[in-house]
Amino acid sequence: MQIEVNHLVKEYKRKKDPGSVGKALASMFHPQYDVFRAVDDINFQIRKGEAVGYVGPNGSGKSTTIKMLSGVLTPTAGKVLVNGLEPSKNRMKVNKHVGVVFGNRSVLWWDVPVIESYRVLQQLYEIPENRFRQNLEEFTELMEMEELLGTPERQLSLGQKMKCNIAAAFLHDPEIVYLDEPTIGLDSESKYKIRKFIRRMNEERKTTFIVTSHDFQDIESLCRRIILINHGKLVVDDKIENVRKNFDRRKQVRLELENNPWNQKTVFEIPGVEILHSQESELVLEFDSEENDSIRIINLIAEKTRILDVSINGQDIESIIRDIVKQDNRK
Ligand SMILES: Nc1ncnc2c1ncn2[C@@H]1O[C@H](COP(=O)(O)OP(=O)(O)OP(=O)(O)O)[C@@H](O)[C@H]1O
Repeated sequence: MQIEVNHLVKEYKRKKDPGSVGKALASMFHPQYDVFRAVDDINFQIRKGEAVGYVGPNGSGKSTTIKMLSGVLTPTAGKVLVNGLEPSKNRMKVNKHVGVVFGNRSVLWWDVPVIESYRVLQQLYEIPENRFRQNLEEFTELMEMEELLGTPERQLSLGQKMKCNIAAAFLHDPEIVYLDEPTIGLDSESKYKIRKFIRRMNEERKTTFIVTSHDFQDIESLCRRIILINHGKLVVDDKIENVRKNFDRRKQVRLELENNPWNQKTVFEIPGVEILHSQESELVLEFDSEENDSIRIINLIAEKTRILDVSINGQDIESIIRDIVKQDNRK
């Protein structure tokens, strides 16, 4: 196994809210702390060449986990092994084979041409000249960034900056790359190019990826497996297709009607069937496929008006994940 995470725990010490002004003054001299468990007994293993989506709501513990995988943070308990080594104790050794891309942070120097930043990385990672040139040539062609190399970062658009940062993360032939929101704020053309590049690195070079993103198109187009965490605990670890198969319960029926008796209405006659959208001739309903069935719903509508068109859709992965989190929060 390339990455092994066993009973991983990370606790942060946080200053307690003093509650009143008087207590705030006292707490300046004698601050009170409590312990917050951001990652709570997580286990998973990742094989070389896998691409895994590490997802969860804000504050669920994703970045904390990635920081422990890259050795920035030391676990409170449990163990992380990357290529058989503990990252917090062997940071340099482990990170020689790791690349990191943060959607909201750059590794490039603000004021110097991109190629100069790349040269610094070449020295830092001791990349042989030949290999450096081969990689640079391949990446510039794949992401169409020839004219960007001579430009300082401050003159690049968000999409161009991201392309240059992604190329930077791959120059030293990393075996593992952590991608944190790799397409945040980008236009669809840049997103497409970046996703294509990442897929190619995964397929051809067998680079292992852990992708944290709130954009489920990133996750779906890059990853085959998903790990979902909520409140620091692992909730799902499975192939995306299995998650879809096992949890896709909510269905949507979209109808075009000759006239719509539910126009402007918010309640449908069958309990558990929600009106998502209702206007003039268009009606969109949502229901749980284990509690209701579409034939019963369509028959009821056909008794009241003529149906001109109908389509039935399952959930997308984003809304499936949202439902799993909601269900987990109720526990
Ligand atoms: N240095 C710290 N000290 C105290 N608490 C922290 C610290 N860093 C993170 N936390 C808390 O730990 C929890 C998990 O944070 P983390 O950044 O890992 O979440 P995340 O899943 O990456 O969130 P997001 O999707 O918003 O980036 C949050 O409640 C956060 O407030």
